[in-house]
Amino acid sequence: MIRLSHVSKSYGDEVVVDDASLSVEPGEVVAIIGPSGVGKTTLLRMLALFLRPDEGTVELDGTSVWEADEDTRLELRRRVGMVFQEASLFDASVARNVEYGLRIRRGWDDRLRDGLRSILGSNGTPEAVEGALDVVGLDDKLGQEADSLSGGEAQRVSFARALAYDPTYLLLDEPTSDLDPRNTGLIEEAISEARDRGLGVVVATHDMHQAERIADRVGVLLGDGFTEVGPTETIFEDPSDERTRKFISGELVY
Ligand SMILES: Nc1ncnc2c1ncn2[C@@H]1O[C@H](COP(=O)(O)OP(=O)(O)OP(=O)(O)O)[C@@H](O)[C@H]1O
Repeated sequence: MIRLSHVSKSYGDEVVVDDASLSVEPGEVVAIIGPSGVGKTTLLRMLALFLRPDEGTVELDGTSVWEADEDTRLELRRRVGMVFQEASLFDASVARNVEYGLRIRRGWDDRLRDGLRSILGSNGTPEAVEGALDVVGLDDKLGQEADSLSGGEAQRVSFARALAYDPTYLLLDEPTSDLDPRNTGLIEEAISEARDRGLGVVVATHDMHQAERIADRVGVLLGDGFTEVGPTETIFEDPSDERTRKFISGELVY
């Protein structure tokens, strides 16, 4: 489990996150919803162990991350994959971009360099790469150059690269904000597939309908903290916080 307990973060005088608590377990999808600029990315960066909170604690699988030594923290960070809002692919084929997910995993770089036949599929691409591309529906684009992909396809390749890395936890920052309904649907299916494979997935999104479709639990981020974190059905049908209710019903517009 990744657990943020009572975390706060300010940039200069601006308090972005104040006393927020959230956890994610393997095998569940948690959505963080809230308007633009409210601190969703900041929270994801804390969950990814990139950003140290000013106050509060971050635990990963029982270890208090910022009290651990640097080597332990690096080891823990390997369990977390992140897909950023903008797909940033290299000037190379789709397969090479996804293979990078394997290369940054300990041990895989050597295995790839040695060209171990056991990890290669029939066309010479590692099976883990083919498998990850299959999840996002792009297994037929292995050899295509990344710069010739549509925006939606590029975002799906970024997702596949994170899956190939084989993390325990996967964090997605607005994964479909610029995508059409078809690509959005494919990413949402890939999120469900990741959960079914046992990953703990956190999705930051300003699209509350998306949260309702894909999440098991939802954290509503308004102002500088969560107004409410709970099961998706409770948040959408019977929220206990008045601000949550107004946000969900559209009365509270930011
Ligand atoms: N490194 C930084 N230095 C200074 N201010 C920052 C930094 N990172 C974020 N902020 C500020 O913190 C606030 C929250 O930003 P954040 O990116 O976490 O929000 P968000 O909810 O993810 O927004 P969006 O949905 O638009 O990406 C913003 O006002 C932003 O300008």
